Amino acid sequence: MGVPQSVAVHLTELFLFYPILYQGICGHESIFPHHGMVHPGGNQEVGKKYLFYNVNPSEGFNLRRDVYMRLAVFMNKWKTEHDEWSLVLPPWNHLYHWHSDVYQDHLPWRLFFDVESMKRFAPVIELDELEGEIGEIDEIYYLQHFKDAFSRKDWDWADRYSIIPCNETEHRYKNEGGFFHSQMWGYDLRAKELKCTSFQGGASLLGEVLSKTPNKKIMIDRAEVLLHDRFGDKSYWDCRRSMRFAEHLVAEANDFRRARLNSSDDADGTGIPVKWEDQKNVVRNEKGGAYVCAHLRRRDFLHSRSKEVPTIASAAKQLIDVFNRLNLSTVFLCTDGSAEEKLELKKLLEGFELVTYEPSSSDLRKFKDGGVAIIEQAICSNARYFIGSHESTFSFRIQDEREIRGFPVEHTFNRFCGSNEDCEPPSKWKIVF
Ligand SMILES: C[C@@H]1O[C@H](OP(=O)(O)OP(=O)(O)OC[C@H]2O[C@@H](n3cnc4c(=O)[nH]c(N)nc43)[C@H](O)[C@@H]2O)[C@@H](O)[C@H](O)[C@@H]1O
Repeated sequence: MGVPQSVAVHLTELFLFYPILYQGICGHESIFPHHGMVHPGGNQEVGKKYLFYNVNPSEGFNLRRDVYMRLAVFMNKWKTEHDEWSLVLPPWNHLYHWHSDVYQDHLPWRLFFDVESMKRFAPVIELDELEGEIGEIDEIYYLQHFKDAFSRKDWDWADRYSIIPCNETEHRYKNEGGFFHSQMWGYDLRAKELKCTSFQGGASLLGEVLSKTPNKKIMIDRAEVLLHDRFGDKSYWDCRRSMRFAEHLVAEANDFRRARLNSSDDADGTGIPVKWEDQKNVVRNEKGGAYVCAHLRRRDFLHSRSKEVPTIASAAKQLIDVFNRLNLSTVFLCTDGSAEEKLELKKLLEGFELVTYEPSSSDLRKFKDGGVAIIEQAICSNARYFIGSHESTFSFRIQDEREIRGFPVEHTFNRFCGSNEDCEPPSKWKIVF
C-alpha cells in the first residue's frame, strides 16, 4: 500500500515508539487484509472471540473514555460466564479537537493509560496485540436511536433493540465486492455483514446480541448510543479507578507540579495505592497543593453552551472570589481557549499567579494532544480546589480523579457560571467502594 504522506513524515517516530504499528502500516496492506483469515502466526487463541467498537468520529477524548467504561463494565460481568470474549480497544485517530499538527493516528491506549491496570478490571486487548492479519469483522451492529425516541411523550423506555433496514445515507459503509467497507482508525475496515440496529438501553443489552451470534468478531459502531447500565455504582467506580494514566504522563505531571507549583503527593496528602485494587476507601480531608485548578472550556462550547460559558472578565472575577475565600493566590489553568484568551485572563488576574502547562514541540510529539490533556488533568487532580466547565466531560474526568483522592466534595464539584451568576452547581457524583 502507498504510505500516506503524514505517516511517512513521522515514520522515524513510529519506528522508535511503536514497532508493531510500524509493521502494521508498512508491512501489510491493512490490519484487515483482503483475504485475511486468521494469520497462522497471529496472536489469536483458538476459541477466542472479539468485541470491537467504535464511536461517532466527532466525539472528544473524554466522552470516548466514558463510552469505554460503559462497555468495560459490561465486559467485567460478561467475562464471568463468557471468558472467551475480549474487548478490543479502538486505536486513537486524530480527533476533531486535537489541533496540533503532530502525527496522531493509530495511537494505542497504552500511550495514555495503564492498559495492564485496565486489564485487571475487564478483558481488554489493544488492536495491535491482535497482530496484523485478523481478517474481516463478521458482523457490524451500527447503532442508532429508535426513531421518535426523543419526541414522543408516551415513549416506552424499556431496554430493547431491533435490526432495521439500512439507510445508506445514515452510515459510512460502502458495499463493495461482497464486503462492507469503511475507513476506520486509519485502516480499511471490512465486514461481512452490516446490521443497522435501533438500540435503547444499557450496555448489558449487548449480552443478548452476543449470546445469539455464532460469530467470533463482532463490532458495535456508534457505541455512544449504549448507556451506562448503572451510573456511579461500585462497578462504575472500580472501572474508573482501573483507568490509571500512563506512567510517563504521571511522571511529567509530577515534575511540573514540583517545579512550578511546589506540589507533590507526599507534601499534599494526595497519594493513592500503586494498584487500584488495593484502595479500599477514601479519607476526605482538606488536601492538595496550594493552588486552584480551573478548567475553562471555550471553542465549540462558546456556541453550543453560550449561556453557560463565562466571558473572560467574568471568569477572572469568579476566580478572584475563590482566591479570597480560600486564601490562595495561584491558579493552574487548563483550557482549549486561544493564547489571546489566556493572556486576557492573566492580565485581569494581576497580583495573582496564573500557571499553564505549555509543552515544547518535542513534548508534544512525545505526549500528543491527548497526553497533554491528561497531564493537565493530573495536575488538576492534585489542586486544593477545582472549578470546571458546565457539562464538559473533560471537567467530569478531573472530578472523578479528585473523588478517587478523597477531596472534600465542596473543593471538587464547582463550575464557572455563564450569564447567570447564580447558576446551578454541578451534580455531585461521589465515589463508591
Ligand atoms: C459539545 C461536545 O463537547 C464534548 O467535549 P467535552 O465534554 O468538553 O470533553 P471532551 O470529550 O474531552 O472533548 C473536548 C476536547 O477538547 C480539548 N480540550 C478541552 N479542554 C481542554 C483543556 O483544558 N486542555 C486541553 N489540553 N485540551 C482541552 C481536548 O482535546 C478534549 O478532549 C465533545 O466530546 C463533543 O464532541 C462535543 O464537542
